[in-house]
Amino acid sequence: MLGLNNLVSSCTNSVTSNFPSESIHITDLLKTMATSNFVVSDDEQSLSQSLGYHIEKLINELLHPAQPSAKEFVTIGLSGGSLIKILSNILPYLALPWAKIRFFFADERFVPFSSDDSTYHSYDKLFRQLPLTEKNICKINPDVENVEQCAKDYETKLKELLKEPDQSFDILLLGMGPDGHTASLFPDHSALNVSDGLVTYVKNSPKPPTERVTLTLPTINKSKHVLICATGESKAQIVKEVIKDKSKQYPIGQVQGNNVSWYLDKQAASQL
Ligand SMILES: O=C1O[C@H](COP(=O)(O)O)[C@@H](O)[C@H](O)[C@H]1O
Repeated sequence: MLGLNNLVSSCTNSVTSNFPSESIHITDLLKTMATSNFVVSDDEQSLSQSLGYHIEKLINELLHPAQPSAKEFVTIGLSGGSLIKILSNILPYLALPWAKIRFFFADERFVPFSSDDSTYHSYDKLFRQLPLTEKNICKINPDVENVEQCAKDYETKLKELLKEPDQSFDILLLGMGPDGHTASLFPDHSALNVSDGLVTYVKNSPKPPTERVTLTLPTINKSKHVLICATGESKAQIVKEVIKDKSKQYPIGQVQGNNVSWYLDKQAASQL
């Protein structure tokens, strides 16, 4: 019989390790795998490597001159939280065409860049290790009067810089909170229902800081490639509900597209 590790690898072309085979309902998993890739890693280091190599592969493919739709630059939306450490483990070691990469933020907290709550601030150490200039990074303006203006201003920047006709991101890197939120789209929050525009604002986020800007769900869902990273036991229940039970109850369960990949550590995958 084909082992589940082989099954997962052969169906998804993904690197997998120690997938918790006993508890997986294979039919459900296969249905989900028709549209998604899964990587389960033993530890943070190997997760970082798998994610980094996937990012490298996508960037090289998107920029390859032989591609009919070869691009001038690749747009990447970054999330905050635990993803920052995972990317910091790998990005400085990759020989990427940095000048051709434009980083954006999937969400950002409406706080000064000097604040420890600022996602841009939290990326600062990583950015300094990469050969980037101001041109490579599109960030919010936290000095405007209020969060509504901040969201409008960020949307204007995205409209200028996202060159695809549908103003989509090439690669979007998402995290997931233990409550199933992604970017700053929280369960049962009105921002989740915003269907027009690239960006919206959040005023009463259940997770501090309360004021944030975030990509809307339609913007997330039109990204060419979405890579979702979830680590730790606290994410296991919702990972199971979303991947195995196909729950759409949580914002992360509403992320869809042809190229959605999940990067999990074995704790986050423990209930699959
Ligand atoms: O508040 C946020 O939380 C999510 C998840 O963070 P994590 O630390 O649980 O991975 C993150 O993806 C988002 O960008 C951030 O603003």
